[in-house]
Amino acid sequence: MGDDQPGRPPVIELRQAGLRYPGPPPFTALDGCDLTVHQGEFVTVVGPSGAGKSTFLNIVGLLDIPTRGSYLLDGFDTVNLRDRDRTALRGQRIGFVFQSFHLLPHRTAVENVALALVYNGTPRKARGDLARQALLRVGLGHRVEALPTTLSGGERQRVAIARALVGGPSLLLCDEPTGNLDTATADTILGLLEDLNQAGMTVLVITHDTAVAQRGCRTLTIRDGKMTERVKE
Ligand SMILES: Nc1ncnc2c1ncn2[C@@H]1O[C@H](COP(=O)(O)OP(=O)(O)OP(=O)(O)O)[C@@H](O)[C@H]1O
Repeated sequence: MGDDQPGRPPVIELRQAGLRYPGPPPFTALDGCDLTVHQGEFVTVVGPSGAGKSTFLNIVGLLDIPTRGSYLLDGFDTVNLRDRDRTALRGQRIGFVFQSFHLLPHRTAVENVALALVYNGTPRKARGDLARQALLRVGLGHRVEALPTTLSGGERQRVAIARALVGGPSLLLCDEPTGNLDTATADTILGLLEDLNQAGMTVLVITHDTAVAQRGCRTLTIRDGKMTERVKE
């Protein structure tokens, strides 16, 4: 799926990737997944509960290793990496956005974002400025010193998106990014993800919400561990 974009380098390349949990009893949660996502694509992934979406996210996010097949991220073969190299690749190249924000409540917005730079070797002095720039990019330049408890749900998710972006990832991996937001706020967050995508970011959104899924340029469906794609007209 998705090999028709010459010129743009692939970010995600899954070849017959699968994951079988050992059990007991053993269970195949993802089976024979073939997928190429190129730089600058906006891809959504849907599927019913238990279909294998989290399993897929964990593999693409380098949180889990496929038990069969291969996974190249930015051309790097990830399956045979040592744990610490996989962790480093994840930190450098993937920005995660979750449904429930995962912000530290006693740290300001700028501190929450700057924390993402602690483990990737960014010098301490540079972290604050980079974090402010990331907050500016998501429209929160006026709330950099705010504590998460004083921010709305949409603003908290903007902080989380700034935190995901600040390290300059090649992939923004979003797990139900609007699941905790009302419809209007969800719409603005999706608009922000679209703006970032327009500016070149590769975005992958996992959702159970078909309205959210329609915002993607490509929508993949996972059902019973199998991935399919319906090509848009
Ligand atoms: N550690 C595990 N061992 C065995 N089976 C597992 C394990 N983790 C998940 N599964 C099973 O794999 C299947 C896919 O799970 P997964 O969490 O990927 O689904 P999902 O699509 O993310 O569901 P939801 O939308 O409810 O979060 C499910 O049937 C689940 O019960």
